Amino acid sequence: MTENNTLLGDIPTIPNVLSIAGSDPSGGAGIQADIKSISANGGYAMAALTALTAQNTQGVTGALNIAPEFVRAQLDAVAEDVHIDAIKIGMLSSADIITAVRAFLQDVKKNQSPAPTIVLDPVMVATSGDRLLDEEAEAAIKELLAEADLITPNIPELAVLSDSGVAETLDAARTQATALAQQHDVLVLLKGGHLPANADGQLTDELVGAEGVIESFNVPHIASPNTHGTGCSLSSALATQYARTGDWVPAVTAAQAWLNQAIADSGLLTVGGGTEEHGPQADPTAVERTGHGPINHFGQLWG
Ligand SMILES: Nc1ncnc2c1ncn2[C@@H]1O[C@H](COP(=O)(O)OP(=O)(O)O)[C@@H](O)[C@H]1O
Ligand SMILES: Cc1ncc(COP(=O)(O)O)c(N)n1
Repeated sequence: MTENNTLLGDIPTIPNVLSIAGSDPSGGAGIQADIKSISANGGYAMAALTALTAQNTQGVTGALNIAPEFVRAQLDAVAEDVHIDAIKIGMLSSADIITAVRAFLQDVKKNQSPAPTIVLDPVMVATSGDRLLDEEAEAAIKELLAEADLITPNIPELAVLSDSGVAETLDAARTQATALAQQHDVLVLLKGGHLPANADGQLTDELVGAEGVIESFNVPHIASPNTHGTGCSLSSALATQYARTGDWVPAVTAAQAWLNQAIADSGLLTVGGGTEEHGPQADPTAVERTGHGPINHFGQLWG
């Protein structure tokens, strides 16, 4: 390691970060996004698959669950050989997979010291609107919340987890998040991406504990359709940044700043909406990209 790497600063140890999530073959969400996000934020990325999806920037056309015993086999193979500093959990498509992951988390917390930090993104619906887990799994995921250190629900997920209506204001979302934090003894990063921007054009995410708001984070709202995988990418960045700093407030600040720039840089990518001629001679504006395109995880590296 060089003394002061220009991209990542002075890192004494590269944290080992494991994503437990589904695959998005188009590379914008799921484990593909997680691996890019962990790498861009300065971690060594590992990934255990829970499901394969068939999806692209337009939507999800299929899903195939991995057998729960094989999810566990992947996790054991990693944990028996590697000290895991942080775990990010994404798509858990069936109740049986959730049960397998829960048992693994309980074991790894006992067997590794210090225990890995666990960030749970309770993924339920893709940005395209397609559901990513069945109803039985929706109930099971509530039982997993207590295993996490931090959960990162968006506004609709917050409503499902709280068994109440979708919050229309930040105040209402904050009340739901505080109740969840109390009930499950977990920190909540309430993501405000589904609420309208405030008068200054900013979105607000809030770190909430059992006593209420710990810190508010304002980020500039970017008028871009390229938000496929923002939730996956943010939770992976958070797990990695926490493993680097050991403190949630700087971890959220760093993860948010990186994500905001990655959305801002997304226009440099030409992914989705058509398979037109592509290459140095092609016109990148030739196609109207109608779906939700990916963010540019490495925009800050590529300059
Ligand atoms: N258009 C946008 N401009 C800037 N930040 C955004 C935008 N959309 C989402 N974000 C940020 O991306 C993260 C995930 O957003 P959100 O849409 O709430 O969750 P999810 O992707 O799980 O649906 C949040 O931190 C949110 O502030
Ligand atoms: C395999 C998989 N996992 C998660 C998401 C959610 O993506 P988002 O980050 O846009 O909410 C997705 N579309 N596909």
